[in-house]
Amino acid sequence: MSDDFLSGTCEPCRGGIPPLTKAEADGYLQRVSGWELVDEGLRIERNFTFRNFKEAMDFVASVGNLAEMQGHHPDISFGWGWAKISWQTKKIKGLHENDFIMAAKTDQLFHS
Ligand SMILES: C[C@H](O)[C@H](O)[C@H]1CNC2=NC(N)=NC(=O)C2=N1
Repeated sequence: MSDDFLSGTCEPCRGGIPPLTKAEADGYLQRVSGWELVDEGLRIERNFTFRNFKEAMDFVASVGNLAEMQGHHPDISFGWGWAKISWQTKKIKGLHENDFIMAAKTDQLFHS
């Protein structure tokens, strides 16, 4: 379940630690449904669909506001009826628990 990620806070990651291994990331992935590992396990992505352009744009804005509040920022692409959110911790060029916390919080925004 993503509940434990949801209650987590996104602690600043200033680098100097190794990213999650592929095996660790696979384990964390079980706790956020709909997300997939891409870039050889260096990032996670999820595609979201909407009824129109504005709903996609509003979702992107809400994820952007969350990112500013948490100090952790996704790569985002979107268009009419869709948005793709991609999380990675750039400081360590890979995945950190923070990315999974943000994935869980992204899902919560989608469902709200
Ligand atoms: C100290 C502060 O947490 C860092 O500068 C943050 C800001 N937002 C960030 N966002 C992402 N996606 N990766 C980072 O490594 C990152 N670093």
